[in-house]
Amino acid sequence: MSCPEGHPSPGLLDQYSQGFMVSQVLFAACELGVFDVLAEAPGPLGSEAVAAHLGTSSRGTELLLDTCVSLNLLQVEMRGGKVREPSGDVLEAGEAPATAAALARPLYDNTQLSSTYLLRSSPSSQYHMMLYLARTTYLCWAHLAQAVREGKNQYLKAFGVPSEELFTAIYREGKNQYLKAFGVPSEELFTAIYRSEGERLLFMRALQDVWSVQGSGVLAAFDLSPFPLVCDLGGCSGALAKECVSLYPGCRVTVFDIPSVVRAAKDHFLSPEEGRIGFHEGGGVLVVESLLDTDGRGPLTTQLYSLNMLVQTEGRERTPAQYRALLAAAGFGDVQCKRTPGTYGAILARK
Ligand SMILES: C[S@@+](CC[C@H](N)C(=O)[O-])C[C@H]1O[C@@H](n2cnc3c(N)ncnc32)[C@H](O)[C@@H]1O
Repeated sequence: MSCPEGHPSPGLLDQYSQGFMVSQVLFAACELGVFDVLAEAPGPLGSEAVAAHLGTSSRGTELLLDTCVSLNLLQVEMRGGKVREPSGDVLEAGEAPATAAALARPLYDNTQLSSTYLLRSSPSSQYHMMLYLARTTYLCWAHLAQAVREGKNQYLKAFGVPSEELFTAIYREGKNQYLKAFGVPSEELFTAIYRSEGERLLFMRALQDVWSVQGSGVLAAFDLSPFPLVCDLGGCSGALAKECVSLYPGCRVTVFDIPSVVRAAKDHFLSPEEGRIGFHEGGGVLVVESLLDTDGRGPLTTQLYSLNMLVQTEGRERTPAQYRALLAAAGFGDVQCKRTPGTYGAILARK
């Protein structure tokens, strides 16, 4: 693009505005299985052979493969055995460019980058993260301007009518105002993220991919060997837990997460032989406190405790309604309060 004299080049804007195309090339190549097909073949493949393996169009496949070459996701070997690394030349010795192009029969293969990170079978694979970004994150980003306007996530807009489960959550007592706002309330975020078993597993696999590459760096940042028992709150598939026990042989890890995630983690992510990682399912909290009367005017003991909290801490005693409000703000939709004959009451809150 030419620009008037004295104006900055708009090249950077082209790069920014077309950045989504690069992401989509990467996502499409992963999703179609380009890198896996090439890895499983005995040698580099022509685009027709790749298209035949994938069941894709010849023209689309050729364009995709060539773009992957420019992105360093693939390398191409021309007939005669010369390898063109992404930005290099591809000429036979002594040949004029036109002749070389006419003779060229490109054979494609993975680069070190794609072999390391994009094959499903690689120990450092980021394949599931690519799928997650392609299928979920990308669709939410299509509504970024609206998210900024509303200050809300865009799950409903990105994925249309919410699932039965999501409706149940939104309609639950005291939550109707969120439906009016037409967004998934932040405290129901994980209901939206885990809106189907497939989505739950994809999310878990995506995070597993991240920690398989970055986990040891984080866990080695501090020497955790003095801690024989580590609890990973919201520990998901146990990906960080695995890195932790492999780095610190004397350490055990308990992963705390919601029951459906713990079930999926046990079924799909950890071998039963891994004795040093345990799971704890949760999503509920029992608050034991001295409860004020509904109007806050008694009992006297509780008022005195409240004053004691004032002079000794920064806390206070509360009425059941005040606890409900606190717990609702922390995402607990189901809150039950019971007074007991003694000084203390019990509040059971579940997500
Ligand atoms: C953003 S994910 C991070 C997972 C993991 N720590 C990682 O980095 O890979 C947040 C985790 O918190 C869990 N979580 C959300 N709400 C929870 C709740 N109420 N009780 C327990 N875990 C919860 C989710 O299931 C999820 O595994």
